[in-house]
Amino acid sequence: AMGGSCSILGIPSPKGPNTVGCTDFMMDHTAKGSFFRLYYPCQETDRAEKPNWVPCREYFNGLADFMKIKRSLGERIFNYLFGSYKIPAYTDAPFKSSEKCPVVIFSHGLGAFRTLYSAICVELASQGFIVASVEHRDESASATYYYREKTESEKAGENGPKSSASARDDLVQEWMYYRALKHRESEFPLRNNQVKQRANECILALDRLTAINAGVAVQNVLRTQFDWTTLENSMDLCRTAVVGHSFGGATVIEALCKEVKFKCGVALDAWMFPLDDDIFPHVKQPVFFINSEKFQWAGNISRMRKLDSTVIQRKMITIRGTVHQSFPDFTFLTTNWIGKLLKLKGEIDPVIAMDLCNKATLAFLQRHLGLEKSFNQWDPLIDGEDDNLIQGTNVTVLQSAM
Ligand SMILES: CCN(CC)CCN(C[C@]12C[C@](c3ccc(C(F)(F)F)cc3)(C1)C2)C(=O)Cn1c(SCc2ccc(F)cc2)nc(=O)c2c1C=CC2
Repeated sequence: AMGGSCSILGIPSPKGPNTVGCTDFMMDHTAKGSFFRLYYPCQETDRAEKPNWVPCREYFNGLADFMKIKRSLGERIFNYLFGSYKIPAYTDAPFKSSEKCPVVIFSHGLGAFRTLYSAICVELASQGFIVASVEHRDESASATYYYREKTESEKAGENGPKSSASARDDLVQEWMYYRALKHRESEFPLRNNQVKQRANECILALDRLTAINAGVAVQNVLRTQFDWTTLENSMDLCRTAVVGHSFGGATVIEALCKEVKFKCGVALDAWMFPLDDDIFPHVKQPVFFINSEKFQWAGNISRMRKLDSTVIQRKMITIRGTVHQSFPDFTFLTTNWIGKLLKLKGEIDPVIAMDLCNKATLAFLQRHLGLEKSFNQWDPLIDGEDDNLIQGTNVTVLQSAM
């Protein structure tokens, strides 16, 4: 639409043939457990609700912490700006797929959380994937929650903290907020430990899905109306990939290195800083780097180049006119001038940018998961063959930095 002033704000509806359901899973209840939002192909439904984009106000508090603004102010601003948006999927809708679904584990960026990349996750689910968007407990998320058992006195005392209605009544909800780097704290050790924990959490989520697929009785700590037994034998766990944005892109590389069940990875505007140099030779799977035009710099690109290989497919494209925030959902949720001011939008129409990113991702996943779909129609995008794409990078990487 011209000027975008008449474009309706909101997360774009998925383009694939499947209606998308979405539900939450946590097991076990501790901070060491697995917590993810599941997006999946579902039965046509008109009864189910669409979930709020931001599940509860503690996430706005965490976002305020991340943005270094006062919580009282941040919560009001974010609630005003984003409080009414819905995810284009149906809460707890019954799972339905005529064939086994390939699986994607998604890892969010620094200061984000499990629901902020729904344009990507919902699109993949509408194309037949089961997507688990993990919520990391490494203190890199704006906010996340888990539970602890009630103490005897809490059980006894009526005035103890009421356990939230969303979980077992012997549990009390605990919130973990974004941990900013302390003054004079060296960043690498923190980020390196976090990226290892993040990779383990992606692997744990895959393990949980493996158990669910095998029909092992799993206790979801969260009280949802979703019947997890309907997912028995629904997943093709030989066709599993890991996808992530920024810090989540580094998590993709770390997870591929640790878990060969991940057959390939797609790193969206990866931030390579947290990774050890010595892991690059140990990554044996294909990797696809999809970069924004504005975020990347020579040092970051040269670390991606360390993964270049003649025998294993490593691809890189850059989407013209995009910024770092062109990948999370924010890019759809502000008018042009706020979006450009806050660097949430680039020059390119966010819908076009996301469409290119999703199609290139689907083509790469078909190629390396051996899918029998028609995503290969978008193979040219993998090699940057589009007016809005650059093959490789726009960043000048000095030969010496290679
Ligand atoms: C000042 C804070 N300072 C913290 C270190 C830098 C903050 N920052 C730039 C920001 C995120 C920005 C943002 C968000 C959200 C609104 C809103 F208004 F729309 F809510 C506005 C403005 C502020 C653009 C980044 O960290 C960029 N970034 C990100 S942003 C991922 C994210 C986070 C929160 C979201 F809601 C959505 C997406 N993920 C990464 O993995 C990495 C980096 C950098 C290196 C590794």
